[in-house]
Amino acid sequence: MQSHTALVSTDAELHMPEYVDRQALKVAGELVNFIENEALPGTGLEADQFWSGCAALMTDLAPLNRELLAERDAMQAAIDSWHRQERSKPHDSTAYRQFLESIGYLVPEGEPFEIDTDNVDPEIGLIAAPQLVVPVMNARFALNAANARWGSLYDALYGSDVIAPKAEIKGTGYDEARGSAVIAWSSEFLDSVLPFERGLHADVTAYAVESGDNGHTVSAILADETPVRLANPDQFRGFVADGECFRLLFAHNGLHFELHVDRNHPVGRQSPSGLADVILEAAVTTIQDCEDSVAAVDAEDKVKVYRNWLGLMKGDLVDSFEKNGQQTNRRLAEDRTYTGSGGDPLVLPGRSLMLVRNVGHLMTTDAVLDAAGDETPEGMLDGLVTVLAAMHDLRKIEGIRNSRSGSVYIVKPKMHGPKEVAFANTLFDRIEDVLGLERHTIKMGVMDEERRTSANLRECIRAARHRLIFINTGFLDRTGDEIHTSMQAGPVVPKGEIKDAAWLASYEDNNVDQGLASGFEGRAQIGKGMWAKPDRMKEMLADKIGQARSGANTAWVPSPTAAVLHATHYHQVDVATVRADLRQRPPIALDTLLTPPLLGARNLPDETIRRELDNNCQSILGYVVRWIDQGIGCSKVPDIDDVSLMEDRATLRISAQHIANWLEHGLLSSEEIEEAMRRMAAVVDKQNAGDPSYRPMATDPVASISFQTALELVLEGAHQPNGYTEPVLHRRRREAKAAHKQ
Ligand SMILES: CC(=O)SCCNC(=O)CCNC(=O)[C@H](O)C(C)(C)COP(=O)(O)OP(=O)(O)OC[C@H]1O[C@@H](n2cnc3c(N)ncnc32)[C@H](O)[C@@H]1OP(=O)(O)O
Ligand SMILES: O=CC(=O)O
Ligand SMILES: [Mg+2]
Repeated sequence: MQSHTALVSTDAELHMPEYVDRQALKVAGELVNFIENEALPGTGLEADQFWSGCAALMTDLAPLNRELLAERDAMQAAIDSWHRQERSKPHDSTAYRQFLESIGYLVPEGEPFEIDTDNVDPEIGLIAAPQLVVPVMNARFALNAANARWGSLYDALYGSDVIAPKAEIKGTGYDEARGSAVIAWSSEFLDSVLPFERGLHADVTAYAVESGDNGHTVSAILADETPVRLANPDQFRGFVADGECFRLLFAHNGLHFELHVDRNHPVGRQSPSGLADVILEAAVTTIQDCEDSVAAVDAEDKVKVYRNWLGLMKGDLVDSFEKNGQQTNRRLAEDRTYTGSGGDPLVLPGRSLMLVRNVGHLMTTDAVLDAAGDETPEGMLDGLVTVLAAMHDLRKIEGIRNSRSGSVYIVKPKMHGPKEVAFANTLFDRIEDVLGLERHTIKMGVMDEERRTSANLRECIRAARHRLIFINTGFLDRTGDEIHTSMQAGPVVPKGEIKDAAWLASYEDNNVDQGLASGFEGRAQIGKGMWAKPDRMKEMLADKIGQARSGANTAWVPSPTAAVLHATHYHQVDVATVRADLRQRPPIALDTLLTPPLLGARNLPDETIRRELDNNCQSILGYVVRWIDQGIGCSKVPDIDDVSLMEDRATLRISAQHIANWLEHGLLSSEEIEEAMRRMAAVVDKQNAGDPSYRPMATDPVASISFQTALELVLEGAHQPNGYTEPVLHRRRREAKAAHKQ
């Protein structure tokens, strides 16, 4: 068997940036250029002021960052040895809890409190709606996401599998039968969110705006030629008239939507009422992601990430590309203006409110070296630069603005427990000081995605209570951490069963309960996780409504289409009403949250083990090969049943940890793993055969950096810090960049 470490480059072979001295720091030239020529001008800050603040920040806080990481390792080592000792005995939840308390993994809960975050935009505090996530490194997608605040319900239904599989679309033009089904679906939806006093939207032959002394009202004519009014006339908020075409604006459950009436439009022409489209307010918030959906491993990459975010914050980001044979320039959408129903002009935001996800506390970057020549914490640099970029937005009073409440929204991922949240809070204080911003301008969204955070969620919330704007169950990372934390406790159940295990339900419920108990109403989001099957929209419509019913006022979607469809759930469910009932339920049992999803005495058939291995290998290779060779951080990868799944670094963590766990407990051998990887490499090569920039793995796996990365992630998985994939991915991507440049 070939060693999986066959390819290791030394740093000397890798690309090293040209450094420039700035205060006590050495900063990569491309970052200096970006900061001094693009980001700083217009903020009122001088370069010296910025770099000396940056240097002080690194000197004061980097050691604390390192201490926190050392604490993670020490706790994991203690947990590993506890499990090794206890493995042969039945699980004793009381003894386990006491042990976790004794090592400081579980901390005591303090007095009741509520968050007091101020200056929160209504998109976060008041509106229950989908949250779109997008890799900010991809300008085309990032702009699309920012503009996904409004989306066509007709397009989302027609272009997805909700009505019928996409393969069934007839011909290359407009499939009328499918179109009719879309219209029927939408009419029923309108009947539920915009009812008339009598009659149905399907029976409308004309919509009309009537103007009077007190403003405007809307009415409709039914097929029997009788006029009808809305059951609730207040739902009508405004309109735009342009000759024969007009757009009518309504609101329901805090969300707006428009009816587009246009008898000249190919769809409107076929409809008795002339209704050509229904436009929903959809991705009300968007996370522009610098973390798990991007592959940014050096100064060059970091600058790409920061530049796109800066463009979004300045409002001038443009991307030009060819689509369907046509050159397109994509830029941020303007706000939407209407004549309000009361007669005054009405302006609604044209774009999603943007948050930016920084990286966590783990990685360091060579974009900035400290006085000793050591790399600095990447999360600290992300904080400083992304907030600097957002200052352009804070200074605006008109035009394309993001936060109208004067806040910058940072999502902080992968934090373990209250001390790490407190550290992020201190970092944000210090960034505010460096940049001259008022205290708590920077808001914090905490990903509830590591076990130590879930188990101490109330204290994590307390640690950021003056700036907290969300807690979101990142169940994908959380699953990876669940496997890694209990790596030595025994083999875990097959991947598909982990989500049905007891810990997950109590984790999800606890997130809602703690948010409600901490006074999130009006100030912060209680968020739920990603829909990871981007092409399975019918299934999403049936399933994801559960997240709104669970009391969450937002949940993640992978695409603008998914945002539009998920928005219908917040019309169907009034989250505020749901929450009133939830407040009565008893708290979750911490012991359940802490129960790992182990196989126990159960034996799995060989076929189950083989299939599970093949499936994991296929997902890992399918994702890793694009990450390593092409720098793509989020991909759609088919699983073994040919279902396309969204894969990012969090799903990679799960698959890698899953195999590592079975290897650790003898369900698999390293030979079997390598053999499966080789077979699956051929499958993945075939899946990518149409991509001219693809580098096949199967012909020479030893020479394929991607293949070796996949193997390393798995074979060394049990020893990676908290099971994270970043250290291996970053090292190997840098190696591939250097190799492919030659
Ligand atoms: C555990 C976690 O951390 S989850 C968070 C990380 N995950 C994410 O951020 C998911 C982001 N989603 C994506 O990157 C993509 O949707 C993928 C990779 C899943 C699928 O991408 P593709 O295969 O290219 O999608 P597909 O071909 O179906 O659609 C592409 C179109 O949809 C748009 N699109 C797809 N996803 C997004 C998105 N998240 N935001 C904005 N636009 C998007 C693209 O702009 C493109 O439209 P365009 O041609 O007009 O520009
Ligand atoms: O970041 C999200 C997750 O599920 O992990
Ligand atoms: Mg995550």
